[in-house]
Amino acid sequence: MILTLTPNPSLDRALQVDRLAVGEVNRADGAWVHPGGKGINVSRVLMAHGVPTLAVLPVGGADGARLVELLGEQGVPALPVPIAEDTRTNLTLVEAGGATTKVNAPGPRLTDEEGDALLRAVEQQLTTQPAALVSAGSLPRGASECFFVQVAGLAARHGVPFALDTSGLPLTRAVRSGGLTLVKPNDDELAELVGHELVTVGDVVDAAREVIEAGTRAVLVSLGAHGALLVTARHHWWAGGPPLVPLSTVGAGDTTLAGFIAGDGDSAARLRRAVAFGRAAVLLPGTAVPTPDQIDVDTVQVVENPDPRTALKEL
Ligand SMILES: Nc1ncnc2c1ncn2[C@@H]1O[C@H](COP(=O)(O)OP(=O)(O)O)[C@@H](O)[C@H]1O
Ligand SMILES: O=P(O)(O)OC[C@H]1O[C@](O)(COP(=O)(O)O)[C@@H](O)[C@@H]1O
Repeated sequence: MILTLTPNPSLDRALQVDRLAVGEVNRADGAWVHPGGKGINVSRVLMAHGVPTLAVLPVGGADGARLVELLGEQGVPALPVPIAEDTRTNLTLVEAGGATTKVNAPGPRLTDEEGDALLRAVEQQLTTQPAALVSAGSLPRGASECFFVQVAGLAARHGVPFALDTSGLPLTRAVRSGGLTLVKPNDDELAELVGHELVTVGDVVDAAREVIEAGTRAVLVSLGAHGALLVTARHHWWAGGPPLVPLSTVGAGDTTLAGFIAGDGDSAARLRRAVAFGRAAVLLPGTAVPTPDQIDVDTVQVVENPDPRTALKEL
């Protein structure tokens, strides 16, 4: 079983508009609502691929109840931890040409007691020895910037591999503290972490190795249309495929991470599967989850130790 923890889940609402006119009334042609938040998306993808999972999440108010209901409808096992304030709604506006505008709400304010209850729920599940713990997304207001450091400590105490996908200060804190099995930033998040622009493969590898030296086993760097790089202490691999026309890139990173941890294989095979999952995700609307028949691993090419001088945009 793969345990996921989403500290700041959301109801993801998507609206399709012909062309977004900022500052004017826009009328949508279509509307969708999906259960959202990065760890939850990982659980949704794992479930769709027959991998047992449990999603731990704080839940408050009517939107929180709706989120749990949607997870139930999709057959995703969830462990809701009650909180006083309302679960957030995140909004995605998709234009006919494919341009996507996202507005993510800050989320509810968690009290110290609620933050502790969330950690206790995770620790209780860790005692059942899940194959891995994945924690992902932003932190709700009130949560300590060291929240993921605490989560990593719990995973280490129970000997459970821990994968983290977050950004900003919570990512910096967790990386500096170490004890992470996998970190999944995109190239912008990794650039922010190391404090400089990343232009070439070598830039990404060097930045990922800074993370590894601080106490992380491997770094999976997603590069949007340019595929992804997997970096370990001694090796790096790139995987990508032919250009495609995305319908919605929301949730592509989460689906990529789910693909990486969804099964066995060596590093190259797991990276290849991760990129195939990400590519399948962008061909679907909103944060719809790809099914096994939509994953095309054969079109994804893997290159071991690609030339560090290659520009990312040439991949
Ligand atoms: N425009 C695109 N064309 C092809 N694949 C894409 C595109 N955008 C994303 N992907 C796929 O989805 C993965 C994750 O996308 P990315 O934007 O890097 O993640 P995040 O959502 O975390 O920012 C990429 O590694 C790639 O496989
Ligand atoms: O916690 P954050 O950083 O606000 O992100 C939450 C949002 O990210 C998503 O998980 C999508 O993630 P990505 O597009 O970054 O892969 C949405 O479901 C959700 O609205």
